[in-house]
Amino acid sequence: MTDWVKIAEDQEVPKLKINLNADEPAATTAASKDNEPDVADPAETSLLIKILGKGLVNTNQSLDIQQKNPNSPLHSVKTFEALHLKPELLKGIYAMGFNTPSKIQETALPTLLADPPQNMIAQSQSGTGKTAAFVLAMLSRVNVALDHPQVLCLSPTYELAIQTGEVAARMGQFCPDIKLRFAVRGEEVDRNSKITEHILIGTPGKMLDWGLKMRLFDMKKVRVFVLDEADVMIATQGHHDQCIRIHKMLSSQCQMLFFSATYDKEVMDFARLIVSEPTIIRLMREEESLDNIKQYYVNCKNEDGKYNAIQNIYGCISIGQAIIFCHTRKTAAWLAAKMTADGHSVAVLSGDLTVEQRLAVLDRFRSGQEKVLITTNVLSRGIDIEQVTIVVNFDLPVDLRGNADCETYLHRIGRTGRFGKSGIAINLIDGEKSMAVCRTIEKHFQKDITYLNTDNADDIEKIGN
Ligand SMILES: Nc1ncnc2c1ncn2[C@@H]1O[C@H](COP(=O)(O)OP(=O)(O)OP(=O)(O)O)[C@@H](O)[C@H]1O
Repeated sequence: MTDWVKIAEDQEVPKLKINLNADEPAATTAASKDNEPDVADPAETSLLIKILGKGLVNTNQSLDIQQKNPNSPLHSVKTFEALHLKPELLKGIYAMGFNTPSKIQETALPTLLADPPQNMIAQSQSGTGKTAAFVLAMLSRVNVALDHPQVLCLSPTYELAIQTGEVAARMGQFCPDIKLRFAVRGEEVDRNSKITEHILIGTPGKMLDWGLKMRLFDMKKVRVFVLDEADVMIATQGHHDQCIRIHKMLSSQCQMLFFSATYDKEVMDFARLIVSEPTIIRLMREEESLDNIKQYYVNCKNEDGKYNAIQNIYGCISIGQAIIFCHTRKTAAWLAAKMTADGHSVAVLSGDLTVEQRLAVLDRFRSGQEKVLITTNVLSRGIDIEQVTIVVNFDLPVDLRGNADCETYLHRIGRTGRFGKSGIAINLIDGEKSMAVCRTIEKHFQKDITYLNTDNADDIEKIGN
């Protein structure tokens, strides 16, 4: 086996900067950052997107498949029957309402279930059926005659682990002999006992405690190792180290399965280093574009000027629902208070809210109970709110150095083909710096951002047409 541990330990992953403690409730990390740029915690975003996603996302995007192992089965399956699953598992799948495999499933499952086992690194956007695919592989590999953990599945947070466990429990509902256990905070085991469950789903800290520190099971006997949300796991300092330590304990025969909605280049490079001879499957994400978006900028003196611009726009045209992006929580709260006092129904979504609170805010906004959603970069990628027609950048998106953040701009304003309705984007500018950012964005996308005079009602009315 490659000495990947050494390579991994020597390797510096540039993105190792998020310090997330999986065994702490997410909300406790978000205190008093009102004046700083509000940024999304990737694990929380994953959870939010997962819970928000209702049903399978069908995509026509192309697949990129690379195989290092010439023995890998390259064929795909169009039915679950063709996978020759245990009848109980097939029954579980149908009971969940799945009739045919999704695109990632039809491509990945033959490899996931192949004998001898094949390693895999898979990428496919949220909601395309990844969890169902690897859970099916996990359940299929269990030998119920053996009473020790055979499958480990790691998630970045407690909540994500629970979500995966729930899918496993539903899919395995007709396999009563398969035993599953959560390795997460709050779960305690007697030091002198042994873990007998077949599948362990949990966070890296607890898994290490049980497997390495307390030696409650033999890591060498694990046959399948799943890293869910692999991008978050690899790019998060604490998790990265813990995953490496777990990985180090596994046998070279253990099947390695990495799943994620996105992989940065460094993360993918790292994944390829530690997973030997992987089949790599990437379902390209549907690209967002600015094609149907009319973009404007408004010159303002300061924050009050920006507020007046918004007021003028609301005074002239009727706006269904709008999202307004601010840089900090403080600005978001200030703006929300002002708009509320002026009679608007406003919701605020920022990083100080727990995932549950964010879900509640989004649910209310989606159902039209509030007409304005004021938010920060916490709401960025992966969350489509179809009915929004106007997006206002109260503050333009910038990176830590204050340079234009074109990618975030695209995620805020852009629409995918599926939601390709037309939209309006308004950028509020206050000074040379933000004008320069605006020009950089315009140049980057080669799409005009037109001047809008919000003191002129005729000008404003034009944007509504
Ligand atoms: N073959 C299928 N047929 C119908 N529905 C499916 C199928 N596979 C998965 N689903 C459903 O589609 C939704 C998304 O699936 P899943 O959670 O597996 O996607 P995912 O790619 O893992 O998403 P995320 O990246 O958010 O974890 C779930 O509600 C799931 O029950």
